[in-house]
Amino acid sequence: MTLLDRLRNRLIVSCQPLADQPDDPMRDPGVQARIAAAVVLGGASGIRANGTADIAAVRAAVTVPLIGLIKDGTAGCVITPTAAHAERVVDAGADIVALDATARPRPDRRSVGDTIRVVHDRGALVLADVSTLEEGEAAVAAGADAVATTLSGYTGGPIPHEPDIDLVARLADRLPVPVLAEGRYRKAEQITGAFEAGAHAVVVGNAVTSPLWITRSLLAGAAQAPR
Ligand SMILES: CC(=O)N[C@H](C=O)[C@@H](O)[C@H](O)[C@H](O)COP(=O)(O)O
Repeated sequence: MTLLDRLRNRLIVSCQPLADQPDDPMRDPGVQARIAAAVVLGGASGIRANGTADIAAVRAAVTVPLIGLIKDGTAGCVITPTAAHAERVVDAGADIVALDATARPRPDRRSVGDTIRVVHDRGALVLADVSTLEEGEAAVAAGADAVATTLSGYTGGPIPHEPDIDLVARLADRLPVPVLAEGRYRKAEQITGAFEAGAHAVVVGNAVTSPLWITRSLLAGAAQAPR
């Protein structure tokens, strides 16, 4: 069974500290590795992790397929923005490199296709994080092994509350590679909706892994939140 076959109809958990919270106490490779081990016990079939230290720690803790990335910067092309970042992700132990495959310029000026070749030459697969159908089609033409809706809602304008299940459906309808649903999945019915739309796997992040995010969300939604 191939690595991507192992993820078919499965849940992947993105084990990352909150990006907008530099002092998140969960920002620790040992902590992220323990979260990864716990979610695998709970039934997750894959992990997504950010940064070489977290990727290496998670790799040592679990045997499930590992999607790795390096976030660098705060605006524009941030997720594994260059071929050099992609090489570091593979060397840290990831099976699959997630990288920004939007139409935005890459800081090393290398094309997505070039970067994908670098990853393949090092023996890993590529997950193209996109925000539109056109970007997904371009990423597959450039050699991506799978496509994820990760960046839908994050390329400008207000960030929506709901996941983009419509994009999952359109990508799954058009692309010959696995489509991963990712971004703002919080509830079981949204996960079911993504699978019904044709998702190969669904990635859930903060709703599982971040006490900080979960607490904030509960307080924001509570009618009588204590002050
Ligand atoms: C947009 C972006 O940079 N997304 C990142 C991708 O690696 C992560 O911050 C998210 O945790 C991940 O996509 C899961 O997301 P959610 O917490 O929405 O389930």
